[in-house]
Amino acid sequence: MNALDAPTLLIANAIFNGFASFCWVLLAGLFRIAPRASWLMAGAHLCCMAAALRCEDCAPLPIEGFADLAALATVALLALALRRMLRLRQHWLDIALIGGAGALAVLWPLPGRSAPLIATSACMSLLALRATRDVVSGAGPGLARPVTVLIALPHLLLGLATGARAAVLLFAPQWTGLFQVDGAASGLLAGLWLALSGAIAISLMALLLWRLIARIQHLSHHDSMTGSLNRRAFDAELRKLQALRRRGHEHAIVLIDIDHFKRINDRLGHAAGDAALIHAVKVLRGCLRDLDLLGRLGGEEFCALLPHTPLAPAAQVAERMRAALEQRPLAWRGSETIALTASFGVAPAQGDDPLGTAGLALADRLVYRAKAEGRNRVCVADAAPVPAAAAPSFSASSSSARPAV
Ligand SMILES: Nc1nc2c(ncn2[C@@H]2O[C@H](COP(=O)(O)OP(=O)(O)OP(=O)(O)O)[C@@H](O)[C@H]2O)c(=O)[nH]1
Repeated sequence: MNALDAPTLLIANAIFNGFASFCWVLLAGLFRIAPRASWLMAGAHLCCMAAALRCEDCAPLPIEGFADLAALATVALLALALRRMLRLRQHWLDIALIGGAGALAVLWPLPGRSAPLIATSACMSLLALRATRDVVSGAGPGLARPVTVLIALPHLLLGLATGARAAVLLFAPQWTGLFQVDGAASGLLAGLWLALSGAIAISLMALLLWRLIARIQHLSHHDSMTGSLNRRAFDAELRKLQALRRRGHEHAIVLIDIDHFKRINDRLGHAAGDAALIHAVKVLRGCLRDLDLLGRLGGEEFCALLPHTPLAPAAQVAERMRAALEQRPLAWRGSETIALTASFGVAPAQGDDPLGTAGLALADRLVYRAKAEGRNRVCVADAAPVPAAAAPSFSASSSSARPAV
């Protein structure tokens, strides 16, 4: 048996796809990683394995055109899995219609020996090209360009190869030796099929890996309940802004503490408290620019970092947040309304404060003052920077706080 003859390549393809299917089953069933997409991928590789076992030496064919049907199912399942992995909202209807049309051509054969083959090849080409378009248009800015190319390229090649196969069968049937020899696959087709299934398997694994890494990174930087930055990520961002300050970039710190939050927990339960925190973050986030950062410092205390923002505009942003929170109570379980207000402390970035702790301490004192003055208000520091050493006590601070705006 020649190592590069069609039956050998088809057996290699079947073994590879069987193994790939097993790996996706493990991911879906055991590790619950992207389960729906993984099940679809397991199915796609299984169909690919069935298509590869078409060679008469390997297994008897259950129905005429079984291999083409299995190959078509492979590409349709791949396209569906890809949409799931890319989290595209597009429906599966177009894939079902194209796949169904191809399957019909096999099960209810068109006249002519090669007509079903042409139809299934054309449908596979269409599905693979749509998958390529899905990758290019649906990847979005979140997907790194090399990853996009890595995923799109094998699908594009599959679309072109199956399209070329349909065209050759249609316009130059005398060339069918390129794809078929005496009704069995040629070495070229078998080799191409093996290379493409390998490339597609690698590209989808790469996509899954990339998504996992992105998810882990997100989880390590964000508070899992509210989606705002967690304390560690917030501190890192604050340090970065403090470093930029030395190069002349101003930023402001707005510390936010929800008022009487304990009462919500006590009156309506912890779940209501959690919902109130999620709602508050949504409202606060809506008042900020894309480049502003919102972090959860702990419990019901949040902090907004406003890059390139002097104190006066920062005070206006804080007032906007305060008013938005007051005006948008949370509807809770139909009958209840949870009114939310917060106290705000607005401080400029401090000099000689690489960690940003002096700025935070000043904002914290301003929040205490807002609480002491009756809550649901904004207290703003004096524009004059406060020396870090002067920070600890509110009364000793050189920054006078005042209700703002
Ligand atoms: N539901 C819920 N409650 C939390 C969470 N984190 C902290 N809390 C509660 O938040 C409450 C904070 O209470 P306090 O520090 O007394 O503050 P407060 O009731 O908002 O009062 P003031 O800040 O003085 O207006 C505590 O009861 C905490 O248990 C959380 O993630 N979910």
